Formats: sequence, C-alpha cells, structure tokens
Amino acid sequence: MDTTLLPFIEQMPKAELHLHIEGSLEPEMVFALACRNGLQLPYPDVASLRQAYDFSNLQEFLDVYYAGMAVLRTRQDFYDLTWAYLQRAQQERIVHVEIFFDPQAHLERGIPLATQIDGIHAALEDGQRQLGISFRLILSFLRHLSEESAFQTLEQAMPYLNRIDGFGLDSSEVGHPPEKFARLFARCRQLGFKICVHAGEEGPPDYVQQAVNLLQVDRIDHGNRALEDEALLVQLAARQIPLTLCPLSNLKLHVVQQLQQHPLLKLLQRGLLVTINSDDPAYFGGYLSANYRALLEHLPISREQLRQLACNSFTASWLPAEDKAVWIGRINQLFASAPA
Ligand code: HPA
Ligand SMILES: [Zn+2]
Repeated sequence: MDTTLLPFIEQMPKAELHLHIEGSLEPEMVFALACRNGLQLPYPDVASLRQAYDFSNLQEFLDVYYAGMAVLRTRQDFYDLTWAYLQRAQQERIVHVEIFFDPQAHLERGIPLATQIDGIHAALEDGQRQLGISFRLILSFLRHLSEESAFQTLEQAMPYLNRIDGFGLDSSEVGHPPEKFARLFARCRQLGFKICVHAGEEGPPDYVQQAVNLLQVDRIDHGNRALEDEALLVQLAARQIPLTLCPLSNLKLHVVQQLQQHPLLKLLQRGLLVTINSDDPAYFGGYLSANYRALLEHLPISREQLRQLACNSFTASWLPAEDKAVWIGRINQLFASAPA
C-alpha cells in the first residue's frame, strides 16, 4: 500500500452518495433507542448484536437491517440517527451527503411518513447550518413490495415532496427487476425528480441495462455486474452515468470474495464515472474513509486515481454545477500542493 496517500483520504473533501440512513444505526444506538422506547431486544447486549452482523448474502443482511430499524419510533429517533451520521461525516471531511431512507419499512410498522421525514430532514438542515454539510434526501422504494405499494407511498409523500430530492429503489434485488417499477419511476421523472436504483449488486447486468434504458436513471447504485456486459460498459462510459460503488458492503455481502477482486479499477480504467460509498456503515464495518483505506490496502490505486475518485463524488452528485466546480477545485489544489 502507498501509505503517502493515507493523509489525502482524511483531508480531501468528499461527497457520499450511497448511504442508507437506517444502515448507519450502530448497535449502541439500537440499545439506547430500545431503552428509550421501552422495547425488548432479542439480544442481551451490544456485543451479541454485533456478532449477528455476519452475512452470506444480501437477504441475510436485509433481515437483520429491517429488524434493527424497528427501534426507530419517534421524530427524535429519526433526528438522532441522522445527526449521529452527520457528526461522523464531518469528522471524515464529508462535505455533501445524498442519503436514502426506506419509508415503507417504517410505514409497515405504523410510523407515519411525517414522523420519518420531519426527524431526518430537521437533522439534515441542522447539519447544513452547524456542520456545513450540504445534502439531498432520497426516498427509496422497496423492490420486494408491489408496484401498488410503491404508488401508495408516492401518494402519501405528496405533501412532503418539497423535502425530497429524488427517488431510489433498494432491498432484495434478484426476482425484482427494474422493469417491475417502470411506471412508478416514469411518474417520479414526470414530477421532476432525479432517480437512482440499486442494480447489478446481486442481479444480472440486464437489470443495470433496464435501469438505464427503461427507467432512465440519473445514477446506478452498485452496478458491479455491469462489468459482465461489454456493450453496457461502453454505454455507461459514453453517457457518464455514475455508479455508486460500496466496497466494504460488497465484501460483507459476498458480492466479491476479496477486495483484491473488487471491480473498481477495471471500471475506472474503462472510463466509467465511479464513486466510493459506505452503503450501511454500521453493518459493514466502516464509514467512508474506511472504505477508501480498505481499497488502498488491497488495490494498486494511484494518487491520480484517488484524486479522480474524490472529484467523481462531486461530479456524480446532484449539486449545482457551480458547487461541484468549487469542491473539485479544492481537491485539485490539495493534490497539487502536497509533495508527490
Ligand atoms: O446494499 C443494499 N442493497 C439493497 N438494499 C439495501 N438496503 C440497504 N442496503 C442495501
Ligand atoms: Zn445500498
């Protein structure tokens, strides 16, 4: 590993574009919120809960993820969750975040959408004011549920659309292709929103292809398996459709068996607009900087490629062009001023 690159990871301004806020729920907070809300957990302590974070695939993770978020009940719970992530983000020099939340998972438990959005959005606004972190909020639909359920959720979200910036699609991928939600995302686009969907994490390259050509996404979340389709690679590179890669997530969910096999560098070398993200950091063993460090440890990433990844995180964001240019300028300045 080129250890001279480590300080850049800490110092370079970064945007995080693939982060499920419920996936930043640390075991300590699970216990604190269970206590505050008078809930009994099936684990005796924090250590035994953390031990359950051993997954062999996406579904095993999702089962634990949905169970964990059941402690989120009040506006304050959603606020505290989001605020804890933002404080962590500031320590890591993350200056812009685009975060997902999974409203259907909470609606199913009887938590109103207003409670969820009020809490998350208030923390994001405080983060902007007090920590200088700009943000976008993405309402993500659960693909294992029906199209009808997604449309009902969109209908319920109508009064809150001024606090939503885009729509996403996550949860169990295989068997739930993007085409299942073609009409839903057409409606989201018609309403003027950005869209991004998880595709090609476990699902085949055809799902990435559907996301791009049928749903007309602005961004692909994961997209690892695009590598298996040459024509798709050419299209993603030509159109500069961003991929939000999540290396530690891929390792934990056995999308890759070792980080040495991670497709990051292959995708970068093919000219794709790839970014590094943490996905569900409380469950996958590290926040954004840990993802960068793990990559540097296992892949021959150059100083120029590291600079490119930081710049890509802003290029792929939904910030206005002027803001992107400012942050990219600062990154370039940092890399130019430090000795090679
Ligand atoms: O990585 C993921 N994939 C699909 N659904 C998810 N929900 C939270 N994280 C993920
Ligand atoms: Zn994800």
